[in-house]
Amino acid sequence: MTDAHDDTSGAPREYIAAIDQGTTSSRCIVFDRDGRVVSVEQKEHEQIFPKPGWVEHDATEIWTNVQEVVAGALAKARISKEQVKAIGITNQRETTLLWDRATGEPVHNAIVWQDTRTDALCRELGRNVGQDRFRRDTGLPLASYFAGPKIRWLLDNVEGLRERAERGEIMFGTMDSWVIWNLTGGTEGGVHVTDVTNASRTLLMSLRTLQWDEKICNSIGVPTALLPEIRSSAEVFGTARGGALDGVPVASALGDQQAALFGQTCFSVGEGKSTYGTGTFLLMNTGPKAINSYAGLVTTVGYRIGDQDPVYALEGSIAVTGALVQWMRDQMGLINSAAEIETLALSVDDNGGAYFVPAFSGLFAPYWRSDARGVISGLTRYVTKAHLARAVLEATAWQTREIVDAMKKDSGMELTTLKVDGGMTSNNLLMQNISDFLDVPVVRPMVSETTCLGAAYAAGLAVGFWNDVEDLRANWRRAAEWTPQMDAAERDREYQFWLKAVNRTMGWLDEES
Ligand SMILES: Nc1ncnc2c1ncn2[C@@H]1O[C@H](COP(=O)(O)OP(=O)(O)O)[C@@H](O)[C@H]1O
Ligand SMILES: O=P(O)(O)OC[C@H](O)CO
Repeated sequence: MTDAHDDTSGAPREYIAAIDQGTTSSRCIVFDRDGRVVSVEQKEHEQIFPKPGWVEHDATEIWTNVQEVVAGALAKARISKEQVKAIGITNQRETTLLWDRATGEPVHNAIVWQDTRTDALCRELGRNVGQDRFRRDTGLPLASYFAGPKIRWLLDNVEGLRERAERGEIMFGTMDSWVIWNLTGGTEGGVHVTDVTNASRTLLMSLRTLQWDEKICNSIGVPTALLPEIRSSAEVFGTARGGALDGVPVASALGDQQAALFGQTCFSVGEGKSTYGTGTFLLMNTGPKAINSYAGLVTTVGYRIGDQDPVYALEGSIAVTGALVQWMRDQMGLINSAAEIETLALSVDDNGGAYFVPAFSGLFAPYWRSDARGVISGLTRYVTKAHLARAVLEATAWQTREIVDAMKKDSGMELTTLKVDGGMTSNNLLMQNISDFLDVPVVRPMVSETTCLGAAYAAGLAVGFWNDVEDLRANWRRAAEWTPQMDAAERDREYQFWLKAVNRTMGWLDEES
């Protein structure tokens, strides 16, 4: 079936397949031993908005899409399943699904990470249990972003579900668990597992023991019978049963942002990356030490390879970056394509005095304010849509600056270069803005599909396809670099205006609203 043979021995070449179950789409990418993309297949799924602030996905549609993209990627690569040495999984994090153990049917749509329906529940938990307790033990602020409160909401709102859960009839999973369980046989013996990176986004796992914290589970109201076994990010969980990859070991799982950290080969303390997609997530490797954040970041597990020590990371999560460009296109109709934002912004020299803070679902790091809502500040009649386009791009760059400042406060480490990836990195003006506002060089690698690459790397390490992380480092190659060009006084002046605009978003919603 294949025409892909090793040049020297004539043996069929070997590959790793990675599945990225993301917020807007599922994709499968086949990689070769040099970490090069051999084929890609991708399929979008429906975004379901039942009420303002609510976002859901149909997990059955997602599983169908995953099977299709896997078959499609293999067909495009013109390789057989025997040539695929392992499957790696990466996924949108925090998105929460409960399904019936016996039938495999989801009991409700998955509740997506962006969904804010658990705001009130989080406030109540904060009053009853205390914010500090969650931050100290799980590394996370108590916010609707994370999975634990979403599970509680489902148990409280789907009739009879709590009783079924307590009888052990229900399974919880983030999308890694759902994909792995289905891939490995589903109701016919599928394995119910998650990895430490995904578990570290639930508000239910102790960062110290890397196991479910029973007391915290009780305080949120989540029975532990629901929960998957927590495993490392790189080990063989089981073997695919049926489908295009029947018989291939499933050998990694990482949340997508941790996978990008891995794919960008940020293996040393102080190395970090920022992924610019719907939202933006900047992670910095802090080594075997979990650093508590006092500056509004999240402490999370970066990765764990087999039984090696875990590697922790500090994360700055920004909810709305590329989503603001989508909003300018879809809701405002000011541009026809995402790429057009750059052309429009380049038609003027500056923002004309306008600052746009896209607090559409409150503000995530470093503020964690669910009462904030978006503002455009500094408007005069002078401002045109081109100035707004500038303000839209600058919003992403200033939000990155705030995260980098918080990283410095928490870790005492200075970022010397920022590695970037994700859909927005094709925007040169934005990349220049980021370099200017941070005053550090910004670099983008040749393989921009770092999320899938990270999952492939972890799976490849687990099955001995690659020997160690040094093998992987050798694959990283720079494709583009932007260096700071901005005058320091101007940077400081602009930053003060940005911070003033951020201040104006706060307190828009009160308990009543
Ligand atoms: N040239 C561009 N300039 C600015 N934003 C862009 C550009 N191209 C894509 N985007 C934004 O990037 C996002 C898509 O990036 P991607 O990495 O695929 O996101 P995700 O993985 O979150 O779905 C969209 O929100 C889109 O608006
Ligand atoms: O699927 P993405 O790329 O939008 O990533 C979503 C993040 O994992 C949310 O925490």
